[in-house]
Amino acid sequence: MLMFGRVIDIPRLQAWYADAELSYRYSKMTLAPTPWLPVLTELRNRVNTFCQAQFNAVLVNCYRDHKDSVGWHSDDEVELGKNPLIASLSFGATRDFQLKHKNGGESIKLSLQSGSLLVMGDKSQEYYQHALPKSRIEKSMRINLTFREIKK
Ligand SMILES: O=C(O)CCC(=O)C(=O)O
Ligand SMILES: [Fe+2]
Repeated sequence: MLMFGRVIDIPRLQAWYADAELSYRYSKMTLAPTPWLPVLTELRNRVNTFCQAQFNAVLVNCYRDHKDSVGWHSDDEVELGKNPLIASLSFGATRDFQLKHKNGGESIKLSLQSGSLLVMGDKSQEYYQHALPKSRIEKSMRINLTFREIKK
């Protein structure tokens, strides 16, 4: 990613799978879509049914160990539209997920276990930020899939 004019490594691995021609732009990066893998299509279909959604893309994050993380942010990119629905599936190591209101106050912590589905909707991106901090305890790999709908 580009930070203060420098190209630096993000503290995790990332891949973007989406229907053809749906790129994703954030933090001045453009992720070109990788064609769907059968297992991701299967998960997408199940999550679409469960959430009554039309997810057409998934951002895959791989946290290699406890030192990998994602900083405070909202998933509020314009291509997601207003009040986006985001469904987050976790696999592997249990990690803490944090949520806080943009106006301040305490953050809350959710322990995301393997196989769990976290759904963020309504104004959760407009009013809140979330993060996955580094862990002080050693952790094995965690893979997180955030299903999104890119509006055309
Ligand atoms: O790994 C997680 O649980 C969160 C990932 C996330 O916030 C994102 O990809 O936008
Ligand atoms: Fe996010």
